[in-house]
Amino acid sequence: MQSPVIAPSILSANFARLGEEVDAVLAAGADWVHFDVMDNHYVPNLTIGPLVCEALRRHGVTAPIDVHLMVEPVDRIVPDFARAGASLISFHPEASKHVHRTIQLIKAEGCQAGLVLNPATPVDVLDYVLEELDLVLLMSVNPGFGGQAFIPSALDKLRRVRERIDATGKPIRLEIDGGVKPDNIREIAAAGADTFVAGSAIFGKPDYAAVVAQMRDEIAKARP
Ligand SMILES: O=C(CO)[C@@H](O)[C@H](O)COP(=O)(O)O
Repeated sequence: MQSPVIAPSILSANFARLGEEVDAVLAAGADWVHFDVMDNHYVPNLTIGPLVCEALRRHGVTAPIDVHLMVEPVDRIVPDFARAGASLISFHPEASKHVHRTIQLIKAEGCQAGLVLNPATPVDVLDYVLEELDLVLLMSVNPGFGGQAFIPSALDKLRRVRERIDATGKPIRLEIDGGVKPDNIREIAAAGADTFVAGSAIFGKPDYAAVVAQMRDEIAKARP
């Protein structure tokens, strides 16, 4: 399994001070910036797009920006995010008519590619494309909002996807997103996640460094 990555979701940051918030959470020990893009069509909420991604790069953010597209259609926005400085781009199979083609497009644009499984999406959607991916993102809430409770069936799904990833022998990351907190992250890590998105658990506390450190300690306990 790969080294753990903590990717705070800026959905829960203070958007009036986004650059400072991102600087603060990276200085607090986070590894990536998780960037949630919602279109009020694929999901019932509206957030941020390539302009904000580019603004973070111009602000000086050098950490990987992990773009989670909750948009439909997917393909026409991919080149915009690549130009804006996205490092990884993940999308939902339900939102693309041609999943394999979208993966190839993301890679051709110079980014790493991820596929996102909603809580009710079967793992079989990974058949025929898993080896093309850099990352699988399992949603442990229904997409659209921060601050929801972790759906426990995600643990079994993590174990099943971890087995499939290990069988490929490739360094494909397994990311979990939704309701991840210091008090459940150990169990989530033990089930096979190596990349952890957390929004409200980090930005909802005054001391980001303390939460990130607590999360790292819990992950380490799951990986003796
Ligand atoms: O993509 C999403 C929601 O659609 C997530 O990234 C949430 O933003 C995570 O928030 P918390 O559950 O950690 O508060």
